[in-house]
Amino acid sequence: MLSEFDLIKQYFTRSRPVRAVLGVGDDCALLAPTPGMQLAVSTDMLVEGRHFFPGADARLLGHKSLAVNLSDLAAMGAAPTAFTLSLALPAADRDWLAGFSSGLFALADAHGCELVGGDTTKGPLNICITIFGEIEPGRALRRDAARAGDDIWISGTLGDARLALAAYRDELDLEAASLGQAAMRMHAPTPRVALGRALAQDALAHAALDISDGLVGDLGHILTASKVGATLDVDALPAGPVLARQPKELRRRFTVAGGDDYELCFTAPRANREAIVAAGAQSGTAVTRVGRIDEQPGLRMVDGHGEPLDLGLHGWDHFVSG
Ligand SMILES: Nc1ncnc2c1ncn2[C@@H]1O[C@H](COP(=O)(O)OP(=O)(O)O)[C@@H](O)[C@H]1O
Ligand SMILES: Cc1ncc(C[n+]2csc(CCOP(=O)(O)OP(=O)(O)O)c2C)c(N)n1
Ligand SMILES: [Mg+2]
Repeated sequence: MLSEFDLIKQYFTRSRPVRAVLGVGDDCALLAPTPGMQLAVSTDMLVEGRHFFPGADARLLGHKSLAVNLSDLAAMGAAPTAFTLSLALPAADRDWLAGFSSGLFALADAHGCELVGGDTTKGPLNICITIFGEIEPGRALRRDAARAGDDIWISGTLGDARLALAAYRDELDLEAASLGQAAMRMHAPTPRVALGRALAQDALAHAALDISDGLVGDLGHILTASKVGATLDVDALPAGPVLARQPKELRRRFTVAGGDDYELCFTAPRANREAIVAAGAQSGTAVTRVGRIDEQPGLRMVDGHGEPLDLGLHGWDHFVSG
């Protein structure tokens, strides 16, 4: 029988913290921020049945729980430093804990981000991570900083995670190989940390966020916060490789209003186009220009010929559409 404290010791305590002054095991962790840097803090919770299906692979869940939090740091341009993990578990299952912790630590190590504490309790499966990062003062990519005339950019591709969800929900048919490929976008998103850092450090972008609820909803947050509008070229949106093989109507719907994409949407002055393409190449992340910020409020969607499109789509909302 695995006790609460054995579980923490065996699966979530590693030798000595490297970045933290004091890590797992005391009432608080102690962190020593780099002098002159600002602290970036974000938290996201994953709930069984809402963010993942019951029986989801533990290793992938470990990866995704941290990935969605790293994605928020990426969206701000911050460098990850540490995180806490709060877990409600229905049982102390060794196989599940080994899988979950290995997925979690593989991604944590890839980003030099250290687990410094948390909380563990019995209950319906629920995973909450709070992440800490650092950013140069004045360099954070805030939602309220878009300016009329900016280009709108998207990292990577959109829509494959939503396509997988649709297949799981029997909203459409996907052959097994395609579902397998699309599902990896849903289960194992790649946080765009290096791109976010480059955009912030070199002051290439004005505003940014990560797309978790679908582009239309998330871009809307930038427009509201920045008091601007936008024109979005729907047919320029980069569809995921599986979605790209689907009919146009579905491609449009799932790139505009997908969900679980964890790509960056950012706005930047025209003058930075070349530097942004170079930053994308440097960080191994595709970047695509998909529209522009306007003075006129509201989001206008157009097709590849500039003709208006009324798709009637909206973002994910836990209490309205979700
Ligand atoms: N219960 C809460 N109390 C305080 N702030 C919250 C709460 N829930 C969400 N927020 C804040 O509201 C904003 C929007 O949240 P959310 O849509 O979850 O952002 P994100 O997509 O970046 O995770 C964020 O600044 C977040 O910190
Ligand atoms: C079982 C299951 N149902 C639905 C989804 C799709 N889904 C769940 S939450 C969500 C939006 C993102 O979650 P949220 O809690 O809003 O993340 P945040 O914006 O706070 O980062 C999406 C697309 C999923 N991944 N798994
Ligand atoms: Mg959130």
